[in-house]
Amino acid sequence: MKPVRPRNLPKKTPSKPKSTSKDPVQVFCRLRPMQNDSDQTCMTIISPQSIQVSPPDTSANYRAGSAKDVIFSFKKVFDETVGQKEIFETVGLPLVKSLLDGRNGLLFAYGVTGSGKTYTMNGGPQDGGIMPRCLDVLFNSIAHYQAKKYTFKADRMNGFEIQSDVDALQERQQELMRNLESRPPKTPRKNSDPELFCRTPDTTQLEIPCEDNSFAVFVTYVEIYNNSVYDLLEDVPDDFMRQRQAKILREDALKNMYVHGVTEVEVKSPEEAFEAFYKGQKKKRVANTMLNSESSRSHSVFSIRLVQAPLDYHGENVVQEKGGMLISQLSLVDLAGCERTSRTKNSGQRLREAGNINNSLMSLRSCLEILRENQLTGANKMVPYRDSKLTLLFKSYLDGEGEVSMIVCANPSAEDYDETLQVMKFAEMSQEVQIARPVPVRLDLGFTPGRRKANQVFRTAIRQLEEEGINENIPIDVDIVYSLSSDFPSMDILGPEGGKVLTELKAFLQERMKQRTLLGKDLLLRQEQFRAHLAKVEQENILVKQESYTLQAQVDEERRKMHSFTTKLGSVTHQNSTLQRRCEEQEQRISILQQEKADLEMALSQSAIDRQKVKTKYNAKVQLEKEKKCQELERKLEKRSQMLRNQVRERDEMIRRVKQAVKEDIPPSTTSSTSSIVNVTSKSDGGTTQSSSALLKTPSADSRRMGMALRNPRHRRSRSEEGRGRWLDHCPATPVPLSTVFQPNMKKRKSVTKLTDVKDITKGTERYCLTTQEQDTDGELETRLYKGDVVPTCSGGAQVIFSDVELLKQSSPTGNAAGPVTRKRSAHMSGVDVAERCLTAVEGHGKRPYIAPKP
Ligand SMILES: Nc1ncnc2c1ncn2[C@@H]1O[C@H](COP(=O)(O)OP(=O)(O)OP(=O)(O)O)[C@@H](O)[C@H]1O
Repeated sequence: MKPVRPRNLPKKTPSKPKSTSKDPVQVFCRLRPMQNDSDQTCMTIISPQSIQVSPPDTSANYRAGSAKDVIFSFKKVFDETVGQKEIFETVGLPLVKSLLDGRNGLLFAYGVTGSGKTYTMNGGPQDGGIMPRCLDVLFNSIAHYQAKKYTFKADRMNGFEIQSDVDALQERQQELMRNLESRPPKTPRKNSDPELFCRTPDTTQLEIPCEDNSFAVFVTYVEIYNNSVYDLLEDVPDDFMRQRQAKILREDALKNMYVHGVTEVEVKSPEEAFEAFYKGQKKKRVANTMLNSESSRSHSVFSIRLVQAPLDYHGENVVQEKGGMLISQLSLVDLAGCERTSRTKNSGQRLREAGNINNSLMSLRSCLEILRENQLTGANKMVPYRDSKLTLLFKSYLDGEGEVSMIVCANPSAEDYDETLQVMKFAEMSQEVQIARPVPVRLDLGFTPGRRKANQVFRTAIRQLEEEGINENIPIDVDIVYSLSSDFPSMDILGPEGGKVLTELKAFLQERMKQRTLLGKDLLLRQEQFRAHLAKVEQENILVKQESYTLQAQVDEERRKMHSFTTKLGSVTHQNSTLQRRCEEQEQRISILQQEKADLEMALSQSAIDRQKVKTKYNAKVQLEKEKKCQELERKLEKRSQMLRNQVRERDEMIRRVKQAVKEDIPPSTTSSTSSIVNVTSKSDGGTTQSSSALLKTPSADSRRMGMALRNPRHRRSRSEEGRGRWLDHCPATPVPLSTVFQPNMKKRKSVTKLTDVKDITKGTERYCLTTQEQDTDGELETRLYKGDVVPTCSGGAQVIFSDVELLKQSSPTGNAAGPVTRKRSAHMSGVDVAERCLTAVEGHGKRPYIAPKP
């Protein structure tokens, strides 16, 4: 029986079904290690999804006074210790899976110059970046399912044609010939890169979605330099490199943008793909700048296109129908780094390049911003894709459908802060742009699944039979067997036994009719079952859809909550770390203060010891000095007393001689006349003592002549001439007449002998004079005038502040002591008597004032 042919394939390329679901642009952030350990950092990872950027004091923001910490959230943040493999598994692997599933993907590395974009995309030989790992995983996965080379051929309009086996074989042979002619066998190719031979491949393998498809991989490599697109795989002799023709961008039938006329190389292994990549890499424009020794001066786009087409019903050859093809593309973009010319100090061509780089990046930013605005607000603003070649090339991803990811590379150094902040803002904003999720078109050609394996098993069996010497033409039939019965019997009626043929035919037909009825019933039954199943599935589908909507809403809600929690967590973690930092600072201060306190205490005890030492030393010195001074004073005292004794002796001698002379010269009647030695001492407030003495010889004749002068007020001593204020003259009851100039001048006065009434002193009295007369040690008369001001007291009394004392000493020229009267009077004129006399006047109440005893 002949196998059932599949139904006819569509002739035209099917129009893609429009996707309704959308996914946001996936943004990842990677920090590169700092160049020097001493460099100041401006970034802190605060959670696996968020990073905090803090302004250093050198930044423009800080100078403008608008500096503040900013937290950015991304799908994932990788710190500087994360290796290339982990980055690939998170960022690149999902894109390779999508590629195998027939979905387009775009990954671009974005960041400031020198932040590690090229490193992340390409990596080094031992530690490959995203691009080589994508190729490794892709080829690991399709290893057993690759179509023969040249089965698919680029049609230069972003599509592919399927060549017949013969054509493909011819091309392969031509290539072989070319290779044989152009180079001796077993030598490395001209463009081979030595790094290729020592690289460590990624061994990850993904499950492919359809084993009955055949795959072919094509790569292109272009750069966008100064807003022109150049093909890096184009065969141009080195001498003509400068005259390379810029390529134009076009839109294909499916509205995908492509580089018209770009060289698309079919590769059968990762190594072949790297050959092509390194060939292009050598042509890529890089330059040495202040910030990166190998700075990309262009945006480079390395695209991997995967073409898959179903195998025919034998599971052997690719179906020769264009409509069965599924083409998916992964574009890996290493953007040139944004840079500030003030930092790179570029000039001339480098400056022009930098300007173009920044312009194209600005266009990318504007496109994403407008897309986002359109999506959020429902506005219909025109997205300026045509402003730059970069955005025009990505138009099919951004405007159409695909899986778009971005890896933001950042150098945490504080020097990059201003640029990094802008990059981070843009990257965070990009996450809000939604891209339609692609729906791959898989045509159901009606072939039996698993035919590739069946074919392989069949071929193996044939080979084994051949090896065993059995050489039979065994047809392969892997279609569904659903026939009425075996083949018709022979219906040739060759003779009279034709009846037998008819009987056989009849039996066959009856059998066939029976089978048909059975099959009809079976069909009906199956139809019923299928309908019931369909209805059930439909119901389930509706339920599942409803559940899915509910779950989706819940997921959205949870996501929103999670986002707000993450943000809160970020800020709380930040606050926590700030507080911890403050705590540490305070603890440090405390320990410093404690240290200072201990130092001060030590210094204090040391100074106390020193002081004690000095004190002991000076005490000893003072003691010594004191003893010296005492001895000296004793010596002086001794000398002085000796001198005074001599003076007293001389005076006594003089008095004795005066007495003797008086006895000899003056008759006894005249001896009663007095000769007074008046010694007046006046003590002022300041305590200084002024004294004057005079020896007044008063012979009776002279005395008579000059006696009046003694009482003449004009000759009073000036110290006693104090006429101001009203005086209270407190004199003894029976004073010894003085008859000398020692007469105080008290114009307004009230004389009392005893103070009995307080009013005497409190009423109108301003000054007070106390007169005392007593005998001195030699028995001579001594008169004292104590003078002072009367000051009222708060209790209504008065106090006397003594300010002056006048002393009159009188001595008898005859050497006789004062008479018995004087002596007697003097006996009760002691200091105590004076105090008692003054008691009432001084305070006006019974409290005794303190009067120092007389020395
Ligand atoms: N994660 C990393 N680990 C180790 N080295 C890194 C890392 N990232 C970057 N580098 C090193 O930093 C230097 C600059 O990196 P790279 O050339 O990738 O920067 P770039 O962003 O591509 O710069 P430009 O935009 O100027 O091209 C390179 O020497 C690279 O090896």
